[in-house]
Amino acid sequence: MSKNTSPYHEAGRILNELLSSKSGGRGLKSIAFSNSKTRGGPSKATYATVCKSMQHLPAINSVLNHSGGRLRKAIGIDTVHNKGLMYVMLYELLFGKYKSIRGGGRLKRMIVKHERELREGVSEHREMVDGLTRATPQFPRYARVNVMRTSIEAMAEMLKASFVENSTRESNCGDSMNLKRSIFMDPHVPDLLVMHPSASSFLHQDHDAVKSGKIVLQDKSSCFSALALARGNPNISLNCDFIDACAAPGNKTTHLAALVAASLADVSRTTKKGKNLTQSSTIFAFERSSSRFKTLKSRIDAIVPSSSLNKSSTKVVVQPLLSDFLKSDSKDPQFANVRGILLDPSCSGSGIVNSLDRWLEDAETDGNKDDPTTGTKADRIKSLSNFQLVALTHAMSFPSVDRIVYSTCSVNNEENELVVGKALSEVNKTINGSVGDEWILVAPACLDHWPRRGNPEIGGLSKTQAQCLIRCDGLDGDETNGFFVSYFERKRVRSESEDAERTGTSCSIVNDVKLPVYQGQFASIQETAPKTKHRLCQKNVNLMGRTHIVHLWTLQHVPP
Ligand SMILES: C[S@@+](CC[C@H](N)C(=O)[O-])C[C@H]1O[C@@H](n2cnc3c(N)ncnc32)[C@H](O)[C@@H]1O
Repeated sequence: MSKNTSPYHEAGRILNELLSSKSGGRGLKSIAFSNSKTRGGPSKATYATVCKSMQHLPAINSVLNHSGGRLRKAIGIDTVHNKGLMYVMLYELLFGKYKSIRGGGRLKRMIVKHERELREGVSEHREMVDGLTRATPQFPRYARVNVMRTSIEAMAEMLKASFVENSTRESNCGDSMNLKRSIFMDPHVPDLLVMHPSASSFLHQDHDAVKSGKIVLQDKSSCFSALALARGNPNISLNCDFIDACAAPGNKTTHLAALVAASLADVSRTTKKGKNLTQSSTIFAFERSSSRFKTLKSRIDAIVPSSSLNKSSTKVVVQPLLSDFLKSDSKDPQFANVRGILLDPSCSGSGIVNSLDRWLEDAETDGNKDDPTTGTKADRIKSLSNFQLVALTHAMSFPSVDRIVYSTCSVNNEENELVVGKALSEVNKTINGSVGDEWILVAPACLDHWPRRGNPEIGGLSKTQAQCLIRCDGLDGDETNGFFVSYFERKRVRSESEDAERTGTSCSIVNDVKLPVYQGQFASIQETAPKTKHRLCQKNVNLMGRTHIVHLWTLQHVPP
């Protein structure tokens, strides 16, 4: 059988490209769909084979490299023309479902000659191999419903039908099928659906609901940024403008738009008849890279209804700006009504740990791939940290702004607590005389019950300040990527809102749809079960004039 007729040929081609420098940092999807012989891209089976082979590469290499790389040399993996195909075959033989290689060909013959030693290698190093293959946790498939375009009910119905359509025969029975087809509401982020990780096989960037902007595929942790800005302090008005300083591809911008639109609509509904108050907000979305700006614009067009279509008395407009935020003029009159800034700058992306295909997708979209720094990892982090500090202090210089969220998908202290601590001390030093203008860290009310907090004593932060910071750790049971969120307010805002009666729903998710609330049901499939337990109480409450079923959550840390 020639190599082109191998059933793994296409998977091998994709893997070759991923492994080579030719990929230029492109994600799995864009490689898979480019040059594919089949219209519409590779088959689901091929796509899954590539993902699984990539996931098992560390384990395969550890078996090959043992004993000074004797097996590596024996099968000739570094000298064959089609290394990707050989890796796929090794995956199929050692870890695949049938533990055998279909088809024939020279590469197969080179491998099976050493089959016995390869299998011995796997069993001798079972523990290490298991550790390596499990190192990448699989998180639930999160899907944020864009309630500006559709409803949770409509999306839940559509997804239920998709589950039935896409289930394989083997998963078609018993409890495991029920769990795989379940749709939950997230306990922290409104409008966020939680599904089994296998839902990613059909619910990906090419799904119609995603392309049309009805669903945004966004990791739970990355929803915390806009949530903290819009609901960090339930007593401050959202009837103002915002800046998203580093916006592309626009997940957080559009999330902020949805949250502001919902709050303004609620206020409009409760405004007494006759007042006819128009609530409006503009979100200025900065992006300095022209290629990423194009993505940002098309995502905004798909997700945010244009104001001409928006017939209600509330109006949220997202205005994309192809511009460097660091060069923006904080006193520009167009920003006079900006009260909040969302700053989610380029970062090392060291927190991104989820399943391989999403890791690669996220590297394309969320993580920083455009920072100009080169050199050692330490140099790169330092340079990013300097840039992040400049961006945060610039955000703090806008006179009309009184709340800021700074977030990263990094787990490095240098990009997180250190930046926060330095920004506070640098900026507050310069604010003398104007009482109440100082910046302080505030624990976002909407994440009151999120247990993982910041690291104290870094950048001069006290324990109390570190308690205001939110951290997520996917390697320690949070079922999200590693993430960091800080929420700042001007001191005066805090004292004003402390006087006001607390009206918000800081730890509640409005669940009119009656979907069950996620309590870690998918975590049993993980090695790293969540370390938090959710305790639920359900209440009927009157919120902004409407009666809702509100789920109030308490999260408890489970001791190891
Ligand atoms: C981490 S990504 C933002 C992800 C985005 N918040 C989201 O959730 O979809 C950082 C983005 O900031 C952009 N960026 C970096 N420095 C910038 C600057 N000085 N001004 C504007 N955009 C910048 C990068 O090009 C990149 O697109």
